[in-house]
Amino acid sequence: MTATADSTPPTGDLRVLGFQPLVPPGVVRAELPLGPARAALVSESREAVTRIMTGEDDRLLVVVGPCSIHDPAAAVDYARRLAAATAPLADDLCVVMRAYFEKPRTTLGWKGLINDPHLNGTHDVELGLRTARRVLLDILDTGLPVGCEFLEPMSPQYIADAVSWGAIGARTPESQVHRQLVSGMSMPVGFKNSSDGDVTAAIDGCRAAESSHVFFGMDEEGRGSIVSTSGNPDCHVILRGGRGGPNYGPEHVRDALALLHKADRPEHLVIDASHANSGKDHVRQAAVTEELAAAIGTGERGIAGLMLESFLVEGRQEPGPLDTLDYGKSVTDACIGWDRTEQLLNTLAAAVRARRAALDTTVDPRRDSARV
Ligand SMILES: O=C[C@H](O)[C@H](O)COP(=O)(O)O
Ligand SMILES: C=C(OP(=O)(O)O)C(=O)O
Repeated sequence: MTATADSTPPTGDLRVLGFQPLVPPGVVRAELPLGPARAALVSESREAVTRIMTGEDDRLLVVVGPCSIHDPAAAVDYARRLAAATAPLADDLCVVMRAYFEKPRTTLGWKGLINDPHLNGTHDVELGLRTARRVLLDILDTGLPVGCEFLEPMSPQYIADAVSWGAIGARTPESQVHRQLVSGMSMPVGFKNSSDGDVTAAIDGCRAAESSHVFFGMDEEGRGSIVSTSGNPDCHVILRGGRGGPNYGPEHVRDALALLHKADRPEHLVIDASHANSGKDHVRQAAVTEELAAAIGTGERGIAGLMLESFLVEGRQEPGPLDTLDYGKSVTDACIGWDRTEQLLNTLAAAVRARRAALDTTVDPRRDSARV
């Protein structure tokens, strides 16, 4: 509680239990430098994602990996397998490993590795920030770019230079704080439709983030700052279903593309095969991925990217201290296991090849008029 110099009763911070100074972002970045080779990978992959989302590159963006990272060793083990399995598919797929360190919760639950790296309520946030950054560097060393959800407005200062693709989750596309944050982000960012299924919230998010903003933030020395941004032109929409059900079907894609057209935005979007598109059922998620592969294979150009939740072992388990957990299994949403993931990645690569063949022989006036 804030003390007052005179007899004024305290009225501020009545429910704040404590403040702990946070290590400045510049210190953590200097301890764990990105370095030129990783920086080149980050820059090239950001450009590749941007080209895919504007339709200049006809590959499919695939953001694939665990729902959340809780065990650095298992995450890097997964990354090595993913890098080896997808290197031969690079002409068809642009693979970004999903490495989520911050979890937005519907009500309560473990908030991710940055917030509580020991998964036991001790909230060693500085360890969490350093561990997350270390994991990002280790994944980049496998040759894979990385995608994260950005949730806390200050955390990107510690890790975002190592991130090639960002997401704003379904609970925050309407949040001014997150739209402002994205306006200063250096990578392409997807806004999810809101948890009630509203796609307009995501399109509005993209439009707001494209603009310049002035807002509260922190500089690299950890000082509270007024941040000015130039705006992020590389924003897109992610369909993840909503409370009314899934929104990955042909009619949903058509409607979302029409909204993008109306908003004068590129008619390309990402579809999350998990969350409300699969009812968080990993078996269903694989079936959704196959349905989407079929749509892509018949020539659907609007689907530019897919998100999959996948880990070494299928399913999920309740979070807890690392030594009590099964290795390589999600502690948040259920994930597709490794073998099935590998099959699905091959299916998606084949779908991209089939789309190229289909588009060579068919004319889609709607798409042709939309493309430059
Ligand atoms: O992706 C993970 C979850 O879907 C998200 O964090 C919400 O989870 P919850 O509904 O279990 O809180
Ligand atoms: C929380 C997530 O998804 P959504 O925002 O779609 O619920 C997620 O991808 O981890």
